[in-house]
Amino acid sequence: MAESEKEAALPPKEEFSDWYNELLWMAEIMDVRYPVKGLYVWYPFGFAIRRSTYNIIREILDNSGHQETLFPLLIPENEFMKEAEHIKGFEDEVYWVTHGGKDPLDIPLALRPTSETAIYPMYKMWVRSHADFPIKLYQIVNTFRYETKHTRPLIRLREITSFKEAHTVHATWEDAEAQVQEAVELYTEIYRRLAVPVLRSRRPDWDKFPGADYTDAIDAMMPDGKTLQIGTAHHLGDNFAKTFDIKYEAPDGEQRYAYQTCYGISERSIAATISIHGDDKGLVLPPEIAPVQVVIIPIIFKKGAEEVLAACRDVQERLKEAGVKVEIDESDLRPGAKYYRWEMKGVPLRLEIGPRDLGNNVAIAVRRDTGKKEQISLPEIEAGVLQKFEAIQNNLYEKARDELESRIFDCTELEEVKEKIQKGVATIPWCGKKECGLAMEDRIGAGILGIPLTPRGKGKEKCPICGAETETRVYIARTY
Ligand SMILES: Nc1ncnc2c1ncn2[C@@H]1O[C@H](COS(=O)(=O)NC(=O)[C@@H](N)CS)[C@@H](O)[C@H]1O
Ligand SMILES: [Zn+2]
Repeated sequence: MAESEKEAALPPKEEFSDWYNELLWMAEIMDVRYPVKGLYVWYPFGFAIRRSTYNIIREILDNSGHQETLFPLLIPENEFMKEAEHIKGFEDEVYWVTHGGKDPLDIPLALRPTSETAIYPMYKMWVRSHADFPIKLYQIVNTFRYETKHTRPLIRLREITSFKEAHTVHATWEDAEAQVQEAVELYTEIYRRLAVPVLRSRRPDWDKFPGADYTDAIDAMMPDGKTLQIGTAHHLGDNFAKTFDIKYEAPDGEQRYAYQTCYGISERSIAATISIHGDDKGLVLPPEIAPVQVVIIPIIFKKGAEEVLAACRDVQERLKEAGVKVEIDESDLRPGAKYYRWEMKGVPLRLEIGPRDLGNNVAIAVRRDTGKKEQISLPEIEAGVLQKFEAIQNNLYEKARDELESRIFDCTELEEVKEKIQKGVATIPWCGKKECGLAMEDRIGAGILGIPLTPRGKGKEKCPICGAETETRVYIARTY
């Protein structure tokens, strides 16, 4: 992509929607010009961010007893149509393959919108005894959903290109409940590594996953005050086990239906990371997922050019040795134009090395998150750079966490909720009855996001609709 093509300037971040769309292009994350609505193309730079993000997801899942696998994309109609709730929830979203070449297929095949109905007929064949449990498998695949709402790259796709779905099987309802809790903790840890603080809540019953007993959700606060659902964990009870006849021999010799969970993350993880940390100059990437972690800018004058370049190359070699992804920008652009380009790409650390710095045996380190310039002595460049990465990671998380906390408003009146959700998420008492919840949503014009998993009740309060006493407060928010 030639620099000249990028004449357009990046809008300020407070024009979030335009900023987001321009940034995906200017930082070379995604090309949105693919000729099918809701399908987009990864640029290599964006794909490198996806790789490192999903390496973190794999590491955390693999280190907690999960195994990665791969199931087919196409699901025969008769299997897909088995679970009534699941069908109701997905029948408007499923793409169907009806022909092989010119031959009409005798059984239409669904493109998986999610893989319960691909996996569970196989689980039925695999599960025999309680000794088989827990089964904890996941796959990272593309899934297809005929989304009718406004599609957006990384946020609402028709082809979800990076759909990590885990599907687990257990002996009891309680074991599955514990697994949902583990999934929520693992997701919180994944997002901690992306320096993204999260809201964790139980979705209201009318908003749970089709076929689930309940859904726990992980939401991010986006810069425009709307929340983005960036992960969900579902307790499936024995609903699918009964539908797909997944039974096991219990220790007492009885045949019992199994209990299941499933939990998913998509490329919304990257949308949240880009949106929360970015600024008016472009991406600000947590070091662990930055495709380029350090860019070295040689400050060249006529005199001493060779020494400066030699020193830059030596620093590059040493940083590579230390496992750092590092580039030298030897292009003939002015330093200012170089800074612009690498700041747009969110490179966490810039090292400037000129003749004077060489004389002082230092490099000037410029942090992308704070813009602060600090000297690092050349003999300690590896340790100095890795230390800066840690400081950047912590600063990004703390800044985002403070921002999130500042956007949670405990309200007492519904009118106040309407006002506060323009800026973030509101909490309000709720008696838990569905009719009160739906009445609240009507009055406010926004949905109940969920009941916080860490209670935010303030003792005995009154439901704003029916006046019943309650100790529960719920999150209310505008959502993507
Ligand atoms: N159209 C979409 N585009 C991008 N991400 C999506 C889309 N639909 C859902 N997601 C993400 O995928 C996650 C899992 O999707 S889900 O429907 O909630 N859950 C499932 O499909 C379950 N089978 C768990 S894997 C959601 O939490 C959301 O973050
Ligand atoms: Zn009520």
